[in-house]
Parts: sequence; structure tokens; C-alpha cells
Amino acid sequence: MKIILIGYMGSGKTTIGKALSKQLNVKFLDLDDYIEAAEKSSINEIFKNKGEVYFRKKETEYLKEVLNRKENVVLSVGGGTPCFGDNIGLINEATPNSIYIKTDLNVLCDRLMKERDERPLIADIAPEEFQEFIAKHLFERSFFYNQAHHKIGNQYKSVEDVVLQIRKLLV
Ligand SMILES: Nc1ncnc2c1ncn2[C@@H]1O[C@H](COP(=O)(O)OP(=O)(O)OP(=O)(O)O)[C@@H](O)[C@H]1O
Ligand SMILES: O=C(O)C1=C[C@@H](O)[C@@H](O)[C@H](O)C1
Ligand SMILES: [Mg+2]
Repeated sequence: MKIILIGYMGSGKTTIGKALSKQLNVKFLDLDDYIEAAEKSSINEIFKNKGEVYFRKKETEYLKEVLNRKENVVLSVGGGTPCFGDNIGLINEATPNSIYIKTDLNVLCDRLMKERDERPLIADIAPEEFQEFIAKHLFERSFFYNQAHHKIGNQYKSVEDVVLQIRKLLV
């Protein structure tokens, strides 16, 4: 069984994924962490030194590698993973349990403003343009996120509540 969490930066994929894997006693993998370990470089450094196109190529390669592993896993992917190539198709073929962690724009902006520096795509956006940038980016990406088999809101709820709701959705 694979449970794959997708959603925008800051939506809570890693936080929810870790808590879910603990409850289910299933291994947790985060694709960003996997890429950093395999490339021996942080995501920030990969973007800076090799560019986004290189990152996206590697992201798809490592996604395929993880999806081909015959193990049970809760996998959180990067915010952009489902939006490039046919990654969302690969994700949905690998499991009936792909889950879009959907989080309100205002909540996303609050979370991301605090953690901007770790995320290369938003690190340089001016504060006065931040909300509009995220709104547009999220709108463009929603087409891909909405292809997940399930959807769950992650705002104004505790991590435990969201995990409980996800467990009820699993097939
Ligand atoms: N239900 C929740 N209640 C309160 N805070 C939350 C909740 N879910 C996530 N957070 C907080 O939101 C922030 C972003 O969460 P997280 O890093 O898990 O997102 P992500 O989707 O993995 O982001 P990225 O795509 O950038 O890796 C973290 O500081 C986390 O603690
Ligand atoms: O939304 C995105 O495109 C990204 C999200 C992060 O998880 C990382 O994968 C990287 O910073 C790119
Ligand atoms: Mg994450």
C-alpha cells in the first residue's frame, strides 16, 4: 500500500505524512528529502547551482524510483511534483490513495511568509506581492492537484484530526 500526499508548498504534506505514517506504523518518505540525500545537496542549492529544469528532471526520476519500490509507504511529494510531466498520472497509477492536502490561501500565506527562505520559488517575492503570487500559482496548480483520488482540508484543524479524516478515506 502506498499513500501519496500532494498539495501546495506549506499545505502540510510533510507534517501530516509523518503523523499518518506513525499511526499506521508504515514507513514515511518525503520526496524532497529523498532528492536531497541522493543528490547530496539541498533543494535550494540544486535550484541555485543547476536550475529548475535539472531539478524537475531529477524529481521525476526519483519519483519513479520511489514508486517502483515494493514497500508500504506514506510518501509526501514536493509542492510542484504533480504539476510536471505526467507525474500525477504516475502517482495515480501507483495507488488508489493519492490525497490532495488542500489548504486555504490565507493560511498558506501565513505559513509560507514565515518559512519563505527555505523555498526557492518564493524566497524572492516581495511581501506586497506575496499573496497575489501564491493565489495565481495555486490556481494554476489546482488543475493537477484536483486529479488526486481524495481531497482533504488542512486548515483550522489539528494535525490529529486531519490524520483521522484521512484514515477514513483510505481504500
Ligand atoms: N493542521 C495544522 N495545524 C497547524 N499548523 C500546521 C498544520 N499542518 C501543517 N502545519 C504547519 O504548516 C507548516 C508547513 O507544513 P509542511 O512543511 O508540512 O508543509 P509541506 O506541504 O510539506 O510544504 P513543502 O511543500 O514546502 O515541503 C509547518 O510549519 C507545519 O507545522
Ligand atoms: O512547489 C514547488 O515547486 C516546490 C516545492 C518544494 O516541495 C520543493 O520540491 C521545491 O522547493 C519546489
Ligand atoms: Mg514538505
